[in-house]
Amino acid sequence: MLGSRRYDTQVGPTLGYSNPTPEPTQYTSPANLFLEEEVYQLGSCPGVRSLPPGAERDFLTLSWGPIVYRTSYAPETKRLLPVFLRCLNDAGEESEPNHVSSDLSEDSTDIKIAILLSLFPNIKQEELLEILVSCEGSVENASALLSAKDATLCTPVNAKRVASSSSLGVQTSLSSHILATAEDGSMKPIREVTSQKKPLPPRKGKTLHLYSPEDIAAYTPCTIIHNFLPAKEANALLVELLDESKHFTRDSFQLFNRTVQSPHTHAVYVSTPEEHRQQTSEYTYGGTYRSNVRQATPQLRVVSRQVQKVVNEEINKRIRDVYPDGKKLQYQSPKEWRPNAAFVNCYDGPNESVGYHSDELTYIGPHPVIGSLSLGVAREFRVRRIVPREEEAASTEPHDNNHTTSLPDYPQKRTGPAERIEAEGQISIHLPHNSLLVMHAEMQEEWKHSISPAQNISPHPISGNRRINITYRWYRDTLHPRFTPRCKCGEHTILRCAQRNQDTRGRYMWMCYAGFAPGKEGCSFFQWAEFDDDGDPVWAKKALADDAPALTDFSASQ
Ligand SMILES: O=C(O)CCC(=O)C(=O)O
Ligand SMILES: [Fe+2]
Repeated sequence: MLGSRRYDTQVGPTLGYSNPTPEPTQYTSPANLFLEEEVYQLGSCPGVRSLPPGAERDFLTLSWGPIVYRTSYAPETKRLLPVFLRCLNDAGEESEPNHVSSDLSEDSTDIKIAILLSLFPNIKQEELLEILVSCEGSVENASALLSAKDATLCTPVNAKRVASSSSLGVQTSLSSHILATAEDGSMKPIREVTSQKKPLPPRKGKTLHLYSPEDIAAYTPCTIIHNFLPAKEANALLVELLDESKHFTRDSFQLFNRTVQSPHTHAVYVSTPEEHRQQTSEYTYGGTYRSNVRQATPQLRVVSRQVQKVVNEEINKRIRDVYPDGKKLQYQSPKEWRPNAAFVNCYDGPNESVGYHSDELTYIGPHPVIGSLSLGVAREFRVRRIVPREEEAASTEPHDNNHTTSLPDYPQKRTGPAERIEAEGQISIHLPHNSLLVMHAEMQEEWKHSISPAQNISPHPISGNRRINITYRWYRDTLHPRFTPRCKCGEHTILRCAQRNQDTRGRYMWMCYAGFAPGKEGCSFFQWAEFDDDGDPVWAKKALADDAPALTDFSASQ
């Protein structure tokens, strides 16, 4: 990928180190793994050279056109180096060398932030972003503002405050010190001004790479929490699940006359033996009962409590800050989110993946929230918004594995995924070890997500080439399979949301799905699904009142 790119050092972006050697070097100790990724990438990027083993990475040069920044190799810069490299890669992909712009205002935000971070390593990334936005994206102006002698934030008192607060892990907001012009012409703190500005959407046909929690929350229906668990706990969970992954299996599904296997392995985890029984004999997925259901491990249970707490906090923030009038979405549950099932996926090596899909709503209901924890090798989580179109072949859409619903990638459609990415653009969210991604309530109905095959990966010290992903889900009592409609063949139906047809978009339907399970024929059963405002099927509340609760959440079962 990087290796095929040519950069013109006169006009394009370059990056280099002191004391370079042409040969990439293999590092083996865990402490150096991050370097290994960089060395690997640097080594395959023409014009950019890597360091010999043991050499001091004490300064770094970032250059773009006539601007050259030489800076100390701060941890923040180091963290952003892959971002910078990726941006170089994208820049190379998008422009002929002579068309590479030397105008910084046209560069990606990530490059600009990487440059600002290299210049101001003590200032937090989100602060830099705010300042950058207030300067209309001009790195020069942002940099001038930040370093101006008379700027309030750079007085010795404030500089000291920044340094000491960041060493404590609590950053004093610089943006409260800087004024910017608001839309009404008045001067207001930057934070207030920038929070009114809408981010730019991904460009057509391009992949927008996002790394910072602020960008991810602004551009997608997801929030991310990096370093979610204490490091030891994350590692213990990873070790436990790697051991479990010996029992993982691939799902099979039927695509026309072919039986296809999912390109990764997985298992489902539940709390109690009774739930195990139900999951293997009552709940169906893609027309079959699951065989790979397992009892939640001790670490999975402990972590589920932490996930539950943080996911609920993130849901409340999202409602307060993003949703219209500060109210939950229609059909979103107003109750506390309590995970009672965990799907654990293992991606062994760079080629394992999951295609674009929305998660099946059958048991988690409309507008569900999902907490997704990533462990081991970092991979790219790609998302794209579903754009409505005139023709919808809703009743004939296939499945890509037994717990997810692949909606768009269907041969009968006029456009395939590549054309849609071309038309709509996609966003790539970088998911490092120990990051929790919350997929919010609008995600499954309005967006699709995937784990794309990787060109290269950086081995993780514990898992090698493997990535483990846990999606914690809340199966709703009112959607227990004993309540949901059966189709004409007597099979359980699945719940889908119409996504592309302008007229029916957002409406829910129960459909037969047996045709997508190997060896089964489906029927044409179809019924619109009706929910109350809280996302419970209109008929289920009464049924549930006469019945025992269905599933136990992880925290209650300990
Ligand atoms: O591995 C991931 O991060 C996503 C997995 C996923 O989409 C799923 O399990 O439905
Ligand atoms: Fe999914």
